[in-house]
Formats: sequence, structure tokens, C-alpha cells
Amino acid sequence: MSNHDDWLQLSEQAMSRAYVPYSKFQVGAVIETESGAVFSGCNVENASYPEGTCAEAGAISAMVMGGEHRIRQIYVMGKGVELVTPCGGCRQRIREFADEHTQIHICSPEGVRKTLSMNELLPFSFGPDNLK
Ligand SMILES: O=c1ccn([C@H]2C[C@H](O)[C@@H](CO)O2)c(=O)[nH]1
Ligand SMILES: [Zn+2]
Repeated sequence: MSNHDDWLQLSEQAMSRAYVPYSKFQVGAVIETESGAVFSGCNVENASYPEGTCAEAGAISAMVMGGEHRIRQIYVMGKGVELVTPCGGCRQRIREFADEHTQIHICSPEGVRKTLSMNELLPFSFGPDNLK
């Protein structure tokens, strides 16, 4: 899959699966790994509010469960006037599996609003290399 449209369609599908009875704010995330495999996630809220999980976290779990660890690109889609950028925690989660080529596409159902590198999204980040 090369053009944005196919990815946007997948992102919208992921977003439509969101379990969001509390915020009503659907988010979808779709990862393409270096090998070309595709993994999706949606946000899953909980009656105990802090236990809710983000869409990016779901997609990353699916990726790791699929035996993959390198994100080539990730599409994150939400609705609204403001850009839906990954929260602080998810920036760090993506960072774990990103490199200097990873692209983070910030999307609405209308299209890709912004494409960022990992360093733009989380400058001066702490990562696996720091533990070497
Ligand atoms: O990048 C983001 C930002 C927010 N949310 C979710 C968390 C919560 O369920 C809802 C409102 O914050 O949106 C995500 O999944 N990803
Ligand atoms: Zn998050």
C-alpha cells in the first residue's frame, strides 16, 4: 500500500472500533512495520477512567504480538478541529520502536494533516540507546 488513501481508510476502520462510552472521542492508529506488516489499534476506555488505553498503545501491542519491532510509519486519526497528536505517553511508546526514518502521520477523516519525524514529535527523547 503506497498511497495515503488506503491507510486513511484503515485508520477510519480502526477508529470506528473505539470503545469510548465516557469521552465519546474515537481514535484509531495504524502501523506499517519495516517488513510491510500492518497493525491497528483503537482507544479502549474503562469505568475506572485511568485504566483506559490509547489507540497507539493498542496498535503497538498488536505489532509486538505479531513479532515486529520497527515502525516505518504510523497513522493516528481522530476527529475535531484541533490536530489529534499522540499524548505524551504514546510519544514515548512510539519512540521505543521508531528510528530517524519513521513517519508519524497526524490525520482526520479528511486526510493527513501533518507528517512528523520522531524527533519532531519527541525531541531530546530517552530511548533504548540510553540503557547501553
Ligand atoms: O493520541 C491520542 C489521544 C487521545 N486518545 C484517547 C484517550 C481517550 O480514550 C480519549 C480522550 O482523551 O482519546 C488516544 O487514543 N490517542
Ligand atoms: Zn496516548
